[in-house]
Amino acid sequence: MASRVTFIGAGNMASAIIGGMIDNGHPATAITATSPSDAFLAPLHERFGIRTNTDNAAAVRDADVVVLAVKPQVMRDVCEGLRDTLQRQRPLVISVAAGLTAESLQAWLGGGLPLVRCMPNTPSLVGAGAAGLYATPEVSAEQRTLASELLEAVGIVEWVEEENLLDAVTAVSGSAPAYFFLMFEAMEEAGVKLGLPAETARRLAIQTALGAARMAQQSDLTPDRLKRNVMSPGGTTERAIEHLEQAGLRGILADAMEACAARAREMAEELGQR
Ligand SMILES: NC(=O)C1=CN([C@@H]2O[C@H](COP(=O)(O)OP(=O)(O)OC[C@H]3O[C@@H](n4cnc5c(N)ncnc54)[C@H](OP(=O)(O)O)[C@@H]3O)[C@@H](O)[C@H]2O)C=CC1
Ligand SMILES: O=C(O)[C@@H]1CCC=N1
Repeated sequence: MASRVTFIGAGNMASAIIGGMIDNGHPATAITATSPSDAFLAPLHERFGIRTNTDNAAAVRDADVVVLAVKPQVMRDVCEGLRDTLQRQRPLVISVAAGLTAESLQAWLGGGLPLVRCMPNTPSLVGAGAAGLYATPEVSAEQRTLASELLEAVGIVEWVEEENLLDAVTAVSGSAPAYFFLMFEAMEEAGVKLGLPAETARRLAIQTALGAARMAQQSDLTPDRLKRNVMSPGGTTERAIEHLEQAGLRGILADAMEACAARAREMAEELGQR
């Protein structure tokens, strides 16, 4: 029988994982999502056929897995509201919140629960997610497998054995879809400046990113080698790459990713156990 999975919070990230799970064959009736507003849940029920509930504690009562998918700022209240039911029920708890440490989450949940911290990303919606996972010592081998299976339904999974590495995962994949969307915007704008219709520039840029990602995934060659294969000596690509390197693209990315990971650490301090 499929695991019964309850999502606390039904926003961008929960919808992305739910959509991917359903596409992958997880029965909609084994998935529940909660939110404070019925008006918000009704379209989700219509779109996916899942069960919905505005009462968090009631929604976790029969769950094998509870996914905490609310904003970090409301996580403490949400956890404290679930504490008694989860302590009785003891399902596998998966938090997708950026920053919040297992120590804080356990403190708010009453301690000792099997807890996986997960940093997923929104491409989960199209089955192309990338998630980093970390398990607390309370998590059994079966529960690790369960967490892997759940997230593998919507993309790839990488386990990290040190919790603080999830901040690096946030920089490399959790937040990273936004970096690529920014690239698409910028490439479309530049394409328009070069005379293309916006729609044409957008379609070409997005398809090129998809093609490059597929090639990099399927090829034995390194990204550097694949890059060099596009760069004919004295040709057009060489000129573009020289420009990107001289303008400091690598440094800009490194700085942005460091800022991202630092913000995750800062959020853990700001919102953590008090
Ligand atoms: N978006 C992303 O790309 C990623 C997000 N994350 C993490 O996922 C989590 C959710 O982010 P995201 O989905 O973007 O945020 P959203 O704001 O889209 O979703 C949060 C949802 O939680 C609901 N909510 C608020 N309070 C409660 C409550 N007390 N009980 C139940 N539900 C509640 C909100 O409802 P309402 O709007 O009515 O308040 C909303 O539907 C965050 O912790 C974030 O760090 C992780 C990786 C990637
Ligand atoms: O921006 C955020 O805080 C969340 C976490 C990773 C992606 N979105």
